[in-house]
Amino acid sequence: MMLTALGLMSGTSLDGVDVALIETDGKQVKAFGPSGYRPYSPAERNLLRQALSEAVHLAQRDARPGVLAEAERAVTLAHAEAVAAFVAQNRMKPEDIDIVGFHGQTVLHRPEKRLTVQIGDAPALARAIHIPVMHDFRAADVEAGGQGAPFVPVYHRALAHSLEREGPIIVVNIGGVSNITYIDGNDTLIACDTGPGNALLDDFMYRTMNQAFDADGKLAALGKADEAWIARALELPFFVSPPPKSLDRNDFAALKLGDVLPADGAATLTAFTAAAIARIIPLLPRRPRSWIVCGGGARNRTMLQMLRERVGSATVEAAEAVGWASDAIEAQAFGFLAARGLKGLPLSYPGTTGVPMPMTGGVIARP
Ligand SMILES: Nc1ncnc2c1ncn2[C@@H]1O[C@H](COP(=O)(O)OP(=O)(O)OP(=O)(O)O)[C@@H](O)[C@H]1O
Ligand SMILES: CC(=O)N[C@H]1[C@@H]2OC[C@@H](O2)[C@@H](O)[C@@H]1O[C@H](C)C(=O)O
Repeated sequence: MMLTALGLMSGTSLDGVDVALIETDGKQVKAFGPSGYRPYSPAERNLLRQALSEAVHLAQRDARPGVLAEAERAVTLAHAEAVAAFVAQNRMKPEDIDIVGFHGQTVLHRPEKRLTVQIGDAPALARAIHIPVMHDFRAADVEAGGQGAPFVPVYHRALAHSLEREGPIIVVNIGGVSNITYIDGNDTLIACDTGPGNALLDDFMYRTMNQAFDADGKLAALGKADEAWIARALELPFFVSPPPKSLDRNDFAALKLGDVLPADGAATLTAFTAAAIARIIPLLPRRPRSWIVCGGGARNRTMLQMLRERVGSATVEAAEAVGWASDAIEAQAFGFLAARGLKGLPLSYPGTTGVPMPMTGGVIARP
């Protein structure tokens, strides 16, 4: 049965809520619908930054001490507004949508402690938008001993199915954190986080330039990357470990650049992201031939160029170039995952999160 699924994603970049509609049976994507975006205001972003720093002390996934309760209300409200605006703009009615896939906002990810925390009140959202909401996608995986991330690989596989590119194909998402999906034929699906995405660079841009990000990679293009710093950073055990593996947004926050010019700092952090992504190559069964880059980092030309320089003769294309809507992919993925969850299909696999067996997931909240 085909479902109309609306996916909602609030990623680690803390930039806003992505919304995207797809028609799917949970196995294939029959059609892409419209997408939308509801940015967080500067005040909401600050609240989320504060929530992330307070969340490091959490021991239970449903506890909301301190600022976390207020942050959760803000996240829920922003999502309700995002859906209301989307439905109105596209002249839809709530009944036109079968299921909403609501990721929430990750504030802490500690799979080794079987703990991953996404804030966002799904029952309240379902009541506000009058549509069933599937949420808590990562919990069952982490409880079963999986990494709890990444979860988009099943969707990347569905997208790559109709792509005529030489394999192995690797889909890279450069969001706040970067993650890859490695697809070789129908049987091999391997995935993991690779290291920083834009988060370190965004935090640096915010501190030194009072800007949210390095638009198009312009500042980094003017600087010189500190290759020795990058080589040292890549010696951290995370980069040497084979997949599956996953990260918390702030896992690399302790890496300090020292006193550098803004352009050199931006160049170093951009090159670090690219080098960390390419560091996955020797940890894969075969060398990828085709790289497809999605997420906000696909818009950073310097980042794409730095990745090209590190992947040998393989091709590197932005998702848009192969006809995918780069900014909507993660939101589409959570619509797809909601449809799969409804049908009891696996969301994660031993090769994607290290969970002992293929695992379905998601919890439903009805209006
Ligand atoms: N034009 C641009 N030039 C350079 N960088 C950009 C541009 N547009 C977006 N970005 C970067 O992309 C980031 C947002 O990416 P995206 O929306 O994929 O992240 P996310 O979904 O929050 O993260 P994650 O995938 O980790 O959950 C911004 O914070 C910024 O760093
Ligand atoms: C715990 C968590 O929210 N992780 C995010 C984060 O952002 C990118 C990367 O780290 C990825 O592992 C994941 O998001 C995507 C949507 C995923 O699960 O595939």
